[in-house]
Amino acid sequence: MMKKIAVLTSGGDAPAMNAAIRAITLSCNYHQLQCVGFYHGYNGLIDDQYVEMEHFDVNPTLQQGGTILKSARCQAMLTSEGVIQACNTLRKHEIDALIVIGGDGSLRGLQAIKQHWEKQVIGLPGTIDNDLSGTDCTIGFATAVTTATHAIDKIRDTANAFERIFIVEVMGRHSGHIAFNVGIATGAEAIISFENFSADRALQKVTELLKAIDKQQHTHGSFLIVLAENLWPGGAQALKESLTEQGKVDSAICILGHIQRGGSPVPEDRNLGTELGLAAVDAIITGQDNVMIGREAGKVIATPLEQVINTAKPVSAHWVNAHQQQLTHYLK
Ligand SMILES: Nc1ncnc2c1ncn2[C@@H]1O[C@H](COP(=O)(O)OP(=O)(O)OP(=O)(O)O)[C@@H](O)[C@H]1O
Ligand SMILES: O=P(O)(O)OC[C@H]1O[C@](O)(CO)[C@@H](O)[C@@H]1O
Repeated sequence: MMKKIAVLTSGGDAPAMNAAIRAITLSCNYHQLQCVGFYHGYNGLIDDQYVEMEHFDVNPTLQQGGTILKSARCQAMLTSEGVIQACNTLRKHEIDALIVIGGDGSLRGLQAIKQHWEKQVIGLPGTIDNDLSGTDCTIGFATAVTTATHAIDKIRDTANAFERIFIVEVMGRHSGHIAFNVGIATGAEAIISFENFSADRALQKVTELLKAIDKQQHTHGSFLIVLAENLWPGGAQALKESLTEQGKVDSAICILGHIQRGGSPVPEDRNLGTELGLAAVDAIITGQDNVMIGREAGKVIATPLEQVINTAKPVSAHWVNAHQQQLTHYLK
């Protein structure tokens, strides 16, 4: 009998989730597998919100941000009743394999399903945060970095014109991949992220910043601080106030927020989403189970979900140093 594959997107939406959905749909069609989608992350499994993917014209979705299956966070999945309900829906529709595209939380959800459901589960890394091991880049990360870089380039123009100090807060939840990649790409004078900051050193950091700002203002005008979200005690506003109180230095704040999640995916993300979507269907056909499909050093690889979830992917020390060196050279 024809295999029936289900797909859903969960957690923060990420540009090119659609590319992965499209590849999965087209590959199922090619291999004569039935493909269905569940809406709104795990809520769709719990509430049985279901669609036959053949009803979608997936082709035009390649260049669209967001996700045609919608995404959400789902509290009910954190209870065993919720997980069992989700599994009952999979049984009701006689699903043979489930593909979940999302971040680490979503993959934890998939693992929870695996404990109560005997069929195949495959994860795909879909999050702007790039905080998943088992892949060099997650689907959506390159677009978020591009979007934030373009936004900060614009901030730089006005900052230069007014010789202003800007604090720009970027997303990343609890990881600094966006902060470092965007900060280095825009030549930010300071990057403050999880990898080079701890709350008990906040005062010291303010002193360092004031010294650097002082030097910088003798050369040319602007000074950009890229700040990772969820990091500075009291957030960007508290940092701004400390700079004023301790150095009489005025600064402007820009929180880039959700614009980093939207927009048309860059080609790199479209191609990653497509490659991993195709590989997910191949993995099902070849009998793989309980793995996440990612790409490392140009090769598609499968890593056990357990390992992905329990292995951190910090920003490399080399990359953190690159910023430090750039700064030291600049401020000499
Ligand atoms: N331990 C868990 N057990 C079962 N389900 C979980 C678990 N953790 C998370 N989930 C499910 O996955 C959903 C998404 O998780 P989360 O909000 O952490 O986002 P994510 O997938 O990590 O993506 P992103 O970080 O990009 O937003 C949760 O709302 C919940 O439904
Ligand atoms: O859109 P929400 O639910 O506020 O979530 C925001 C979080 O989601 C992400 O955009 C993706 O994980 C994080 O960078 C951010 O911390």
